Amino acid sequence: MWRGGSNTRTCKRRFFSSPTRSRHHRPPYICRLHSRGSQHLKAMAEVDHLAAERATARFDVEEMKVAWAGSRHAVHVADRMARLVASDPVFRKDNRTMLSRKELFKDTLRKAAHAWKRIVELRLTEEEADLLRQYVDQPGYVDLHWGMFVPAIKGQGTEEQQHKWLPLAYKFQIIGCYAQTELGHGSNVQGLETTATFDPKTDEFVIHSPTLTSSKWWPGGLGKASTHAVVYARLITEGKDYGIHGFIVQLRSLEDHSPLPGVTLGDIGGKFGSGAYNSMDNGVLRFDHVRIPRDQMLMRLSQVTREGKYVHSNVPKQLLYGTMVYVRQSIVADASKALSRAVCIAVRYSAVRKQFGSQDGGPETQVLNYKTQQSRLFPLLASAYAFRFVGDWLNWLYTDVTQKLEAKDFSTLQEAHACTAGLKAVTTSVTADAIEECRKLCGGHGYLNSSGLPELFAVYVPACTYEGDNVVLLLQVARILMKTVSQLASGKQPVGTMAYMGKVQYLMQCKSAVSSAEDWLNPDAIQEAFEARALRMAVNCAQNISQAASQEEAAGFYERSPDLLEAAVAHIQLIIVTKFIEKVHQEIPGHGVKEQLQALCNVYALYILHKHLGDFLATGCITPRQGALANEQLGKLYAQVRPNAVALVDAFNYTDHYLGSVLGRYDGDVYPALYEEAWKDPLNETVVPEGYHEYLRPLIKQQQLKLSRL
Ligand SMILES: CC/C=C\C/C=C\C/C=C\C/C=C\C=C\C(=O)SCCNC(=O)CCNC(=O)[C@H](O)C(C)(C)COP(=O)(O)OP(=O)(O)OC[C@H]1O[C@@H](n2cnc3c(N)ncnc32)[C@H](O)[C@@H]1OP(=O)(O)O
Ligand SMILES: Cc1cc2nc3c(=O)[nH]c(=O)nc-3n(C[C@H](O)[C@H](O)[C@H](O)COP(=O)(O)OP(=O)(O)OC[C@H]3O[C@@H](n4cnc5c(N)ncnc54)[C@H](O)[C@@H]3O)c2cc1C
Repeated sequence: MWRGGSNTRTCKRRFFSSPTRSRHHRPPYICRLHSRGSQHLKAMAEVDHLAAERATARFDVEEMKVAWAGSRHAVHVADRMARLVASDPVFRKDNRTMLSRKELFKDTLRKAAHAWKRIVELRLTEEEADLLRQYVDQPGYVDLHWGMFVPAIKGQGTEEQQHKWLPLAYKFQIIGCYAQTELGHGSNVQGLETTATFDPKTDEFVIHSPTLTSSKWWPGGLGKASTHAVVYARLITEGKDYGIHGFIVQLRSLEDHSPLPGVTLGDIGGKFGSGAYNSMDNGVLRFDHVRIPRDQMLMRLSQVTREGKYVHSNVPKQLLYGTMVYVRQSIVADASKALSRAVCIAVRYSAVRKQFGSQDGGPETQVLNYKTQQSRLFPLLASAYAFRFVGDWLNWLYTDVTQKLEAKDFSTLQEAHACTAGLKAVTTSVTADAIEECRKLCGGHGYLNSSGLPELFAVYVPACTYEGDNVVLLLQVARILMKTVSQLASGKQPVGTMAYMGKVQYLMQCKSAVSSAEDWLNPDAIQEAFEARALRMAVNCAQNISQAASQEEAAGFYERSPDLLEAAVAHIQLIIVTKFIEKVHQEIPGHGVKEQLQALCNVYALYILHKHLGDFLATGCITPRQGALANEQLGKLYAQVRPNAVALVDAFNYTDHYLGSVLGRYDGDVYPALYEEAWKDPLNETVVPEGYHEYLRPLIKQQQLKLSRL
């Protein structure tokens, strides 16, 4: 009804003849159309365009919300915080892509201050405050303050240091960031160049940036907001370099925010996408012999005495990387949030959008009914659930390992490193690609900022790089896999997520018993195929490395690193599948909830099998016929998911504010919203554009003159 040709033609005529006007003085036809839009919006506000979709769901959506959130309490708190944010005009975000960088940054400061005010006024708990910040949904210095600065002090500071610094950070009397990466080195932490040289005469460290490449570069919150940083630098005492250690360094005055003497700092410049991560002040920092007291070295893991003697506690030195491990596990949980947002938008819009299918003027086909749309979208829906559950498990593992470390049991450190690094890498890569796929699934409208997808992509995609480049992290997993394979011969039993490798005799020669499409619904069949594939890929790599006898092991690893990456991915996909299967085995209340999760688990596993069929066939784990049967079963599962798809994304329980997408609206009333949104663009503030008189009119007149001379 909004595609009426005659109105559009009228619009065009009057546009060309109208002088420049402000939006408040729109020509009558625009006002007419616009107010019709508003009336329409009002009239339709109570119409649920997706009601028919919701009616076909075969499960209890409220109970699925509980399964997704983890508990009834979690649903309730999240709901309250989401609504609190959505109803507060300060947290408005629909205009963000139209703000200049300066306006956007100021808006971020305003939102962060307002969020803090509400947290204090309402006496919110830590859980509530975290959720409130999540729903504000604008990257800013507070993410690094709470997400890295505070955890670094907690993890690497002594009791005394925590006692001194944490209360200041908790009350925002200081604002902190995490300054590790440098212009010349990010992935290679041991290659950092900043120095912290102990001066026994004054009992101070001298922090210095000896080269341009030693400039700190990237830390979020550093550019404009932070007063302090945990700075990673090479500790030098008694003339010896003891490698990288953390130091608390004040950067700016607490009176007027000016940089302290010897400190040069600023923002590193605009980043990918409009709005997006540009709300964050990623910064550059240089030190010119800046002095800090000795007790500002984070001394939980190692100390420097008053005399300058270096003392390392009897703990693994990798504990220095603890903050990164903590953040990597939280990034996995975040991947499911970002992915579920994109999928929610694409599923709802695909149910609203209709194309083709009618030869006689009857209703067209919902694009969600196209099998190709389903085969692109439903695996992403399943992945969102898979990442959610593996994220919960990883959080449990992290907590468990932390408790063991407290008790000086370091046996699970390697497991924590492999799982956090590998899961961070796989879930962020998949999520970034999936957001882009969701944009394409929404056709042309997905490319509009108002779809929410371009900004979501731009904000999310650096997750493949920060907290460890994904390739670098997967190579860490591969190294641990190779170590585990090499220990198998000596009879050492692998543990945790590597335990399956202990079944090496069986897994190296087993043949899948699948003989029908339905056989692929058996979790044991899936588990065995995934275990055999992962183990055989790892063993093949290990054999190839050792067969290159003329080479050092490190050189063999380097040569084989592309294959090693694939072996690491196979191992991590096995973990995700295993944790999903385990989740579905648990008691899950609610009508139909378990059945839906079972279907999604099978979709996830069989989709991965189909996508990586080459691996499964090349390692001889399954036959081509069994691969074809898996694909046949996948098609049947998509048909099972189809009537539940909208309800499955409703279970994420996202408000329209948090989704930030006209295409993903809960009520599905997409077209009036798209239409309305277009008029808000600053380019529509005047009907005749700025620049018309300088550039367009002379051009047109010149051409007219030329034509008239012919
Ligand atoms: C903001 C937070 C809030 C919420 C999160 C949500 C969203 C995030 C939002 C925004 C992002 C904002 C901030 C981003 C911040 C950053 O990016 S901070 C900088 C992050 N930098 C990196 O991740 C660097 C990556 N590099 C490394 O980690 C290391 O250099 C390395 C690649 C692991 C190599 O280490 P190393 O040089 O020491 O050498 P190796 O020989 O490879 O390893 C030696 C042994 O140590 C073991 N190891 C390595 N790492 C760990 C670890 N983390 N834990 C335990 N063990 C580890 C490794 O396995 C070797 O063991 P061995 O073989 O037995 O000897
Ligand atoms: C948005 C954003 C926020 C950030 N926030 C912070 C922060 O708050 N604090 C902070 O300290 N840092 C921060 N960083 C920095 C971030 O941690 C690093 O950029 C990241 O660790 C990657 O390091 P790099 O930039 O040195 O990449 P490089 O290592 O230079 O990567 C370049 C390429 O080389 C490849 N490569 C590198 N090493 C190897 C290898 N051994 N084998 C094979 N391939 C390799 C990589 O795969 C990649 O393709 C942030 C970065 C971004 C983008």
